[in-house]
Amino acid sequence: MKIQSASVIVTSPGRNFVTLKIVTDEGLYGIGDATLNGRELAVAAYLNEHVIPCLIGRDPHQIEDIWQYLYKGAYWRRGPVTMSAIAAVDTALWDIKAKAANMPLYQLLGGKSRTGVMVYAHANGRDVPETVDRVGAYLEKGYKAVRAQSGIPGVAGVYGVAKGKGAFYEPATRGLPEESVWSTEAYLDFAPQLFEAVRVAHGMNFHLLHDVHHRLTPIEAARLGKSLEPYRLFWMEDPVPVENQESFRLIRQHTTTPLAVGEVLNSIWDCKDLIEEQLIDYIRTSVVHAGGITHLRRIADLASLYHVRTGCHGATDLSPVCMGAALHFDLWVPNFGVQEHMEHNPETDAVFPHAYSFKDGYMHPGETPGHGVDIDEELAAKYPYNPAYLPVARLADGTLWSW
Ligand SMILES: O=C(O)[C@@H](O)[C@@H](O)[C@H](O)[C@H](O)CO
Ligand SMILES: [Mg+2]
Repeated sequence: MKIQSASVIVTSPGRNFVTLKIVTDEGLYGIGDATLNGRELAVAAYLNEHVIPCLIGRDPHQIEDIWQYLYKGAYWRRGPVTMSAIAAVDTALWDIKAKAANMPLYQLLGGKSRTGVMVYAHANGRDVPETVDRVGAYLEKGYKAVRAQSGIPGVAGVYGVAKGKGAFYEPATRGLPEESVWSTEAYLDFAPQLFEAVRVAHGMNFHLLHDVHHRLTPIEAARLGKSLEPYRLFWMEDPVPVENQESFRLIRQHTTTPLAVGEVLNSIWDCKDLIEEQLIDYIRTSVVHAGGITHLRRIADLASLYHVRTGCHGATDLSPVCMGAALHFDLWVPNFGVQEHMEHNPETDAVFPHAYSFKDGYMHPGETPGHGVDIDEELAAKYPYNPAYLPVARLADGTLWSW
C-alpha cells in the first residue's frame, strides 16, 4: 500500500477546523485533526508546503518511521504548529491501519481497559446561581464529572463563561483578538464561594473540576488550592503558566488539591519534569496538539510510572476527529483519568459524522473500523474559513496578562 495523495480541508461550521485527509493507492483513506485555535492556517500551510510532499509514495503502515521522519527531519523540533501537523498525519495513518485491519482503533492499541470513558462537561454561568443551575443540569444528564466556571462580580469577560445564558462557551471570536480585564484579587476572594455553593446545592458525590487558565502566580495558586480543599476538587487546572515546570513545586508544598496541566503542551519533553517529580496528577496533552496517538502513548506510559493519569483536552476547538481518536485512546490507556467533552454544534456534527456516543456520563468510540469519524467534504466546503482569534487579557492597569 502507498500514500497516493493527501489534502488539507479547512472548514468553519460555527468555528474553524483543519483536517488532513490521506488517501492510499488501495482506496483506503484516513483523516486527522490539525486544528490549532487562532493559528489554523499556520498548520494548514505547514502541512501543504512542508509535509504532504514528503508523504507521497510512502507506506502508510510505517506510522512510527513517518513520525520520526517528520519530527527529526524538521530539524526545528517541537512547538504547537509542528506537533499539530505531525499529529494530523499520525491520526490519519492510525485510522488507515485500523481500517485495513478491519477493527476499531482501540483494539489495535491493545483492546479496551474499561467499559466506557468517563467524560466531564463544562458548566458555566454569569453568576453563582446560574453556574450552580448549569452544574445541576449536567448531573441530570448523567455526567459523573462537571467543570464549573463562573462570572466574577466586577470582572468583565471572565474565561470560560458563555456570552448568552446556557450557551456553550467558545473562546475564539471573529476578527482580531478581544481584550478582557482580569483581577486576581477578585477571583481569589470569589472562587471559594462558587465551590461552596456548588457543593451545598449538589453534594460531594460527583467529580468537580475547575480551570484557572494560567492566571496565577505559584503562591497565589497555592492559596487557591488550599482554599478549595474543603470542596474536594477532582482537579484544579492550569493554575500557573506551565513554561516554568519548577513553579509547581511551590504549589505542591501547600495544597492537596489535585493539579492538571498540559493542553498547551505538545511533547513529552514539555511535561517530563512535571511527571517525573509528580508535580501534577493529570496530564492533559491531546491527540491533536501532542503529536498524535503515537506520541500521546509515550506521554501516557511515562505518566503511568509516576501515578499521573490522563485527562485529555477536549474543548470544542478540537474537532470531532480528535474526539473520536481520543476516545479510542481513552478506552485503551491503562492510566486513564477523565476525558473533557464539550459538545460540538449540530453543523459541526454534520460535517464530521462519527460513531462515538454518550450515555450516562460515559462515552464510547464505537466499533467502526478506524477511529470512527469521517468528513463530508461537500458540506465542509459550504463553511469557508473565517479568521478568529483567542482573546488577550490585561490587568486593570493595562499590563498584558495570561489569558
Ligand atoms: O480546558 C479547556 O477546555 C480550556 O482551557 C479551553 O477552553 C481552551 O481555552 C481552548 O481550548 C483554547 O482554544
Ligand atoms: Mg483548560
